[in-house]
Amino acid sequence: MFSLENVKFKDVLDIKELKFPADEITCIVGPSGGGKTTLLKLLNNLVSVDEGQVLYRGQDVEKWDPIELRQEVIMISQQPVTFTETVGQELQVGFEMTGRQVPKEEKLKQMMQQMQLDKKLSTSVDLLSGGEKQRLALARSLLLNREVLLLDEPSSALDQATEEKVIQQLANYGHHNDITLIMVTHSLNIAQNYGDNTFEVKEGKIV
Ligand SMILES: Nc1ncnc2c1ncn2[C@@H]1O[C@H](COP(=O)(O)OP(=O)(O)OP(=O)(O)O)[C@@H](O)[C@H]1O
Repeated sequence: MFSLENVKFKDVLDIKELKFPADEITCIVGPSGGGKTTLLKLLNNLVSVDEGQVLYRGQDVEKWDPIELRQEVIMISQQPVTFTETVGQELQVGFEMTGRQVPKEEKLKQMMQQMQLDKKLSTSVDLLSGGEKQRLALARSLLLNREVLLLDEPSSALDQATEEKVIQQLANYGHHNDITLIMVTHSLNIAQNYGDNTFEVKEGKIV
């Protein structure tokens, strides 16, 4: 799905060769400051390489139309932003922006349940905790059924039991819907249990 060739980015990343297979879960682990987030940003061209190439489906990400690229590849940051006032609006906003038909309320509620988010559609997003906002962002992205999700520590604000349930549901959903999931995680357990592939980024290199 993605491949990196001789990539250099400032003194942050130096990667000779790396491939992310389609429709699989790839976990990225490694110490703080090693370059994990920067690597995700390179994949959807939020930052550009100084040298080398990042290819998505065989074409340099810099040559993709940015809108088309982001229609296929979504990144969820560690502290996801919200765009609207209520949980329900938040789950619908991506459909409205792209002119797609909004799913029925039942589907929205089912996805919230899968992501362990026990809130009403009318709940104000300002009242959500950091962990609840993470789960809302996951639900919002999964509903949109994109090809690729880039997840930067999607469960960093969750307790261990909730984290396990959320990642399990996420992995099931990804596998059933042929979504390529690329996930930075602090948890070696999660990487071992759910990653089809795992690699470590340390001091800007794949080790
Ligand atoms: N645009 C940039 N220019 C220069 N340095 C940068 C840039 N972006 C990030 N860095 C630096 O690159 C290093 C790696 O940052 P990055 O956020 O990728 O690490 P990380 O592995 O995701 O860390 P954490 O686990 O703490 O989130 C940091 O030292 C950061 O300050």
